[in-house]
Amino acid sequence: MQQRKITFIGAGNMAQAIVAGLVSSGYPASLITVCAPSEHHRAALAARYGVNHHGDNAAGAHDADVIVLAVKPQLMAEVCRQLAATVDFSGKLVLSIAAGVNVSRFYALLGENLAIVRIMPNTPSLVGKGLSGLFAPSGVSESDRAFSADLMCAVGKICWVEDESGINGVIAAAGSAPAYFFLFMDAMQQQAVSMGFDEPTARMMVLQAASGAAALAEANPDQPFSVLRQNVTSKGGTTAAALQVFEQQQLNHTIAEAMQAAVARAEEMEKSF
Ligand SMILES: NC(=O)C1=CN([C@@H]2O[C@H](COP(=O)(O)OP(=O)(O)OC[C@H]3O[C@@H](n4cnc5c(N)ncnc54)[C@H](OP(=O)(O)O)[C@@H]3O)[C@@H](O)[C@H]2O)C=CC1
Ligand SMILES: O=C(O)[C@@H]1CCC=N1
Repeated sequence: MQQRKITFIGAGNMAQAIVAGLVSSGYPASLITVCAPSEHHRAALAARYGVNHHGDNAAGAHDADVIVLAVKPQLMAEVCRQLAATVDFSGKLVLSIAAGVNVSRFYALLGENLAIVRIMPNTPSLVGKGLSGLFAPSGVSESDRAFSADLMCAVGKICWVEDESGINGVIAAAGSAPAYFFLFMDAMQQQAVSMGFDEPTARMMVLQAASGAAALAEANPDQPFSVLRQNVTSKGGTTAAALQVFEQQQLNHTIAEAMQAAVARAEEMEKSF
């Protein structure tokens, strides 16, 4: 991939996940800078991955080719205004990973000619298993699109969305989704402990079942999830008894409502931030 100087504004969970994935995929750490107010956070990240760090966003972004905006959505406007006061964005590519801040907002904050790509990643990027959705408005160059795609391919898989609203669908299906699985796994672990297992054994069982199920699905790309589920379900057996409870409790309906709530919240944030 092209090697450009990248500055992350924000050094939290998601920035760390991308930095870690990038560095372990061989991207030169010397080309990466992270900026955040807390010296403790950014210095820890710098020490761990060998990247540069800065407490002053504008100084850190000044000579970057690519600026990754990785602060919380509610801080984005203030951070952008401060950057715009001193940093010349012409010739720079801006990547925003924030939920609920749309491209038109960035044009208003940083200028209409901005080269910007919105990216919706998720935290498994930390271990190279991320999923990122990307949206580029018309006018973004092929070279900038390719760089954005290569960057996120270094930490997982990607998909492009044609319309910006597709980013909110990516949030519901992938960005927020690791939390849904952790919720499920946590509940299963708690129940296994209630059934008499110690916590490490309960965690191992649940984790191995989850990662094993994911690996099985990956190894059988032509088999729908529903068929893989049927393969576990003996007629009149234990799995059928468990699945019947999920069905009675309308788990599918709950999942649909939860994903719709994630989209609705993203849309609400677009109006607020
Ligand atoms: N977490 C996730 O799973 C995902 C998050 N996102 C998006 O990523 C973005 C960041 O989320 P996440 O990493 O979870 O958040 P965190 O709270 O973990 O990190 C936020 C970072 O922003 C830094 N920060 C705060 N104020 C400033 C400032 N004025 N200038 C520079 N940096 C600042 C914080 O600094 P300090 O370290 O000093 O506190 C911290 O490092 C959000 O917009 C979110 O929507 C997108 C997809 C998935
Ligand atoms: O919860 C959030 O708003 C962010 C976006 C997707 C995952 N975390």
